[in-house]
Amino acid sequence: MTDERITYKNKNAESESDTTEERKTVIRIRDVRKSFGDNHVLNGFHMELHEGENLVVMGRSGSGKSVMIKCLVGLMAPDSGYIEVMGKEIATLNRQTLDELRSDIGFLFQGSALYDSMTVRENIEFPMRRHKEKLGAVSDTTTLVMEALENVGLGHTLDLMPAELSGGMQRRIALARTLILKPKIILYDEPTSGLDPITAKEIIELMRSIQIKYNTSSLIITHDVDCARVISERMILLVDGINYAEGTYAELSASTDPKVEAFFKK
Ligand SMILES: Nc1ncnc2c1ncn2[C@@H]1O[C@H](COP(=O)(O)OP(=O)(O)OP(=O)(O)O)[C@@H](O)[C@H]1O
Repeated sequence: MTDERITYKNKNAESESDTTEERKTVIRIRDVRKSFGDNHVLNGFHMELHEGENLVVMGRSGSGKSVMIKCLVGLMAPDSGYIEVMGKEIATLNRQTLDELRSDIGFLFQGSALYDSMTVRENIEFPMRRHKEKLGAVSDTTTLVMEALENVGLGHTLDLMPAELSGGMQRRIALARTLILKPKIILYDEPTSGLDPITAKEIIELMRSIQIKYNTSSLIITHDVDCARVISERMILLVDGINYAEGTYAELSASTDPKVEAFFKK
């Protein structure tokens, strides 16, 4: 089978060396394959995320984006291929090491997933309990919680319940909860889904300012072309289980390849 991947800029998509990139590679996925019976979801997917980078992965519904993320964080084992996060090969890690590694990865999933019965403060404190080793003994969590809340512009919501907040505010709180562990990598799964265009734009701006402030590396899974345009430094289009096309928004949106064009048609 011929390899029909389209790569702009870095022609050597499968380069083994970091020297071709100025920035350190924090996630490396090589030739990952995953099938469910006859459903071949990932067919040799490659991806690299570099330190401080905003990488957007776009794919149609059911193209395997969630499967890829699950393999990346060790929630699902690929059939074959290699996955490394911050220098550690996921397949070789025991539960404890995997847990430690996950504390350096922030997740912002679809729908925010705040605990309805907990206040904003309790929601944000929640991951601190789980990752005590990382944060050390914290006698007063208020300063840390307030710092995280102020970073998302919601310092006044400390004692409110999620039901008292708008969808956009809930998404911000979820981001504050992610930031409290000072993650090195943030995985965003559809960060703007279900939000009106103005709120979506605010969330995108917030993601950008957080990326600059914390120098996090961000992997953003989205269908939202506007989100990709504003936030991505580089994009990967996941088609037929492979990284079908790779490049900047400007490069990909100017492509005349029919499968690439399909992503940018309004
Ligand atoms: N645990 C599983 N068992 C069987 N099939 C699965 C499993 N998880 C995912 N799949 C299948 O893998 C394919 C890709 O699913 P995935 O959830 O990764 O898509 P997606 O790109 O994230 O879609 P969406 O954008 O709609 O969230 C689908 O056909 C799905 O049915």
